[in-house]
Amino acid sequence: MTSEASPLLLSAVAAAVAALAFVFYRNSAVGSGVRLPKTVKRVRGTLPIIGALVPGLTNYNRLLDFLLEEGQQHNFEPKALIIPFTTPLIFHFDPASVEFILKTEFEHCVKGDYFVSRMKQILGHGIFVSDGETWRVQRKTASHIFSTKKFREFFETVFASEMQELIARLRKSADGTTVVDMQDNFFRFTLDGFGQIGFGVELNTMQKDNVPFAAAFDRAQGVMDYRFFSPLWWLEELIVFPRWLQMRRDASTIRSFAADIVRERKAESAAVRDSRSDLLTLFMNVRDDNGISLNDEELGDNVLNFILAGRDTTAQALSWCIYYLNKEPRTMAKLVAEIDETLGEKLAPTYDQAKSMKYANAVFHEALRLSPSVPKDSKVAAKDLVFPNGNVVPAGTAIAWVPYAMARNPNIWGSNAAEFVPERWLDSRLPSQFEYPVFNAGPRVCLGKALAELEGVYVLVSLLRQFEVRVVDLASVHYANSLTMPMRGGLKCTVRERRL
Ligand code: HEM
Repeated sequence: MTSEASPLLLSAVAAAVAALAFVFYRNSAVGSGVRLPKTVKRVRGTLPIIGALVPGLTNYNRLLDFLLEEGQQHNFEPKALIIPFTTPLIFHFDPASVEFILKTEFEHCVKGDYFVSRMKQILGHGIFVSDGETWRVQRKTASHIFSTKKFREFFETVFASEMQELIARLRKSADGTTVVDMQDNFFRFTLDGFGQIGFGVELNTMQKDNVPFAAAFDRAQGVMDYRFFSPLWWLEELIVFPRWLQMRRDASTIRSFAADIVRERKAESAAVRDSRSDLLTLFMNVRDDNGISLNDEELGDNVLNFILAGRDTTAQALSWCIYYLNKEPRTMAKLVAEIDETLGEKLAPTYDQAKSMKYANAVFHEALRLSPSVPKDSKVAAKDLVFPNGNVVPAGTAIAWVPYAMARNPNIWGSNAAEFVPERWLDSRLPSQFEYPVFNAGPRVCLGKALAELEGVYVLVSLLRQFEVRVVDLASVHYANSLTMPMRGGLKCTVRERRL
């Protein structure tokens, strides 16, 4: 070979490799593992080799609206998001696909290593990350705490005393001009409340300025969410070293918080321990077939999974309720009228009143519909699946559904789908679990749904009975990307005591 020929030959080889790569990855992205059939529509801007890297990453901060727009483009048909070196995701927006994933093919749509690898640093092998027998045992164990008798007890003790704390905290700033972060206040309420319900501990975050656990938990959830979209996330985290370091520090803060709860419980005398009947006690009493109980780390996993379930979702739902009620003053006036009429002279509802207040319950569900606490969710196909719309989805593909976009799908909710209309919940026909998968659906439907409804309505009603809550700048409210749906930068409000 002459030295003059080399550049030509190299160019020819490079061109041939590029052409082959183009042909091979025409409908896919390099390193995405599974090859999806051409019939599954791709998000706009998908290219050979790099797939949807550009639209995926440039829209990451507005991911939910990006997915909504993709859904709207073809009457809410599924769309694939294929990013190099990560599991391809197909997003679904219709009830039939949701039913197929969460019920019909429940055994073949799993969390698998897809979830474990991205979340075990924080959530270990707890209920949100497990499948099969491990999941079944955890669900059965925890289910004992979600009974009507227990709820009445929580309502009269935990919620009532936590509400007093919240009111006392708000009174300090109730001049109508001081700005308070209502999302932060709701987070404190649900964390303290769940600390007592779940683990019998008084966390008292309502009385503290900073809550390092909460800050670390919020950041860690953002990182775990990003891991589902980033190409080679583990490599990226090593390269972006400060992020990796921060996540390590946060993981340590979070895991120590859970370990302390477990350690303190184990240090109690047997008599005190036996008198308890909370979630931690239930998990401490579990034995496997060989009579072995959960170790401290596994107990810590459970603590953290249940804090994620019990704290974030309900606090975010309450924050979005306040946002939408401010956006639609007509609905605020209607709710306050129902509250005043039902409560009479009293300041808080009874258990039966909270359950029977139709408009308050409708407001809670309507806010959750438009801003679902889990706005997108996914599983992995454990085998090749044929979806109701005929799409063949190969094993290993991540299959997602998007409650945020489904709420805006007029095929489900009619022409006013995108508007905040609590009245739609007063109709006799309520949506199915699959049309409104805000609490998940099928065998893994949310265990805490009834508790969350009760807590949400109780807080909303008790709060608006005593305070006028005004959002300072509605236009600046936006969701942050996370596993759940927090507001970026919180919910800045002013509060003023009502004259009763
Ligand atoms: C507005 C409030 C709430 C919403 C919107 C909500 C929504 C959800 C969703 C979407 C899931 C499925 C998550 C997944 O596996 O990917 C779920 C699961 C779960 N939720 Fe809730 N949740 C709420 C409140 C609560 C509360 C207060 C608890 C009480 C601790 C709770 C306990 C659970 C548990 C234990 C699971 C796991 C169920 C399983 O995998 O079998 N949730 N929830």
